[in-house]
Amino acid sequence: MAKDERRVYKIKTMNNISKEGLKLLPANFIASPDVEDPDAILVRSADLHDFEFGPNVRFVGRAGAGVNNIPIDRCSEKGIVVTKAPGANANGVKELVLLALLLSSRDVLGGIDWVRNYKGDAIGKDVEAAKKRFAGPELMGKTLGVVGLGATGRRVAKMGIDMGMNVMGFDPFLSIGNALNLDTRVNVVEDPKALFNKADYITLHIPYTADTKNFVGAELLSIAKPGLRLINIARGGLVDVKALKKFMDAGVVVNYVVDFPDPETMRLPHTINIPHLGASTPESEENSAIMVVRQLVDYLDHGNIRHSVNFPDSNMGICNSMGRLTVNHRNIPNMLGQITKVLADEEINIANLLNRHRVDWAYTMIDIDSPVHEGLREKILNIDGVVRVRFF
Ligand SMILES: NC(=O)C1=CN([C@@H]2O[C@H](COP(=O)(O)OP(=O)(O)OC[C@H]3O[C@@H](n4cnc5c(N)ncnc54)[C@H](O)[C@@H]3O)[C@@H](O)[C@H]2O)C=CC1
Ligand SMILES: O=C(O)C(=O)COP(=O)(O)O
Repeated sequence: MAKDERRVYKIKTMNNISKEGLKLLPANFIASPDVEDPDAILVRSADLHDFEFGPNVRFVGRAGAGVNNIPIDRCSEKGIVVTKAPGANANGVKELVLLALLLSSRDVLGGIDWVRNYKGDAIGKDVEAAKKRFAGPELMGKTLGVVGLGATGRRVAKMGIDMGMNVMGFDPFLSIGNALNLDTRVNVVEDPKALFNKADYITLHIPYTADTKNFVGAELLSIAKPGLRLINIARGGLVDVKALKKFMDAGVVVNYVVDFPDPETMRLPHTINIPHLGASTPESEENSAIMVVRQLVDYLDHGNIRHSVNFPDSNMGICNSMGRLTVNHRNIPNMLGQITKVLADEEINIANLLNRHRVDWAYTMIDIDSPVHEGLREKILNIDGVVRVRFF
């Protein structure tokens, strides 16, 4: 049988992937930043847009939530499954949002700076005179607007409720799972303007895509409640910084806390730049790595897809037949007919079959009762729309 799986797999690790995840790799998986010609990639925030994927790469696992650093369309065209670790770092981000809300309210950073630079000899007395400069409002009783009620947003919303805040949320694509887990005290609105109009604090928890670029711009800021504090632990590009500066200068936005510093935000007044620390906790790093390593092993060993962002999630468990073949292909008519015809022509009996699609792409898993040979792979690969064939 022309099996091409269950050999030694080379896993290229980019960024710091937690050892707690890597130690779950079976012995035939070699993980290192330096492997040549990898079978799979584990990545966090490294930018893969200009990365050359070699012919053997079949899987990219993002040990985290945001996938804007990965060229998803290019991966799909090459039959590379891209997965992420939904919710694995959401608590870490939620806790940083709490800190951001507090830092945006109480000028603790300014106060600490003042102490650090103090040159006098009566600090105990002088703090009492200086501290009025660093005073700021409490969170309790204020209105918090949460944009995006996914894994992080819904946790942040609950935290706001627990802090005694009135919480409004906006998410037109809210999943059933997240809706069921959303605190019923969150006032979900259908228009972000309703939220900008009322909120004292707004925090963003949406993915950065072509559709969400500059989500916070002049249109929403022009109806914002004066005194707004804006928190962005999601992605820098969600906020139009030029528009933000205008509304800061006009006194509408009091301050901005962002986890993605760039040259523009570094020059912005009233801005706290955090060096992308949202998921930088041991717990988040471990959860993300463990989740994505499990996906990687299941995909390379069995062809099962979990938490993918380009191909459909598909799970046939462990193969109990003579063999399994998997086909990554376009979601176009008659693919299944053509694939099964190739098998029928070779008198190969199908024991079990799964065919799923997700937007433009589809995945077919077939357990078979007879051996396969290399010629069969070529025949299936020759079907228009097929981008990868694997034998197990
Ligand atoms: N600073 C950091 O270290 C981290 C940042 N992030 C960022 O936060 C984002 C969200 O993370 P999760 O909550 O884990 O993802 P998630 O996928 O669980 O939630 C995203 C939510 O945003 C909603 N959404 C999408 N487009 C929207 C729009 N235009 N308006 C309102 N809602 C919209 C979706 O329906 C979904 O419920 C990630 O994509 C990533 O960019 C996530 C983790 C760590
Ligand atoms: O999960 C995300 O989207 C993050 O931004 C976290 O990124 P990191 O894994 O800390 O490089």
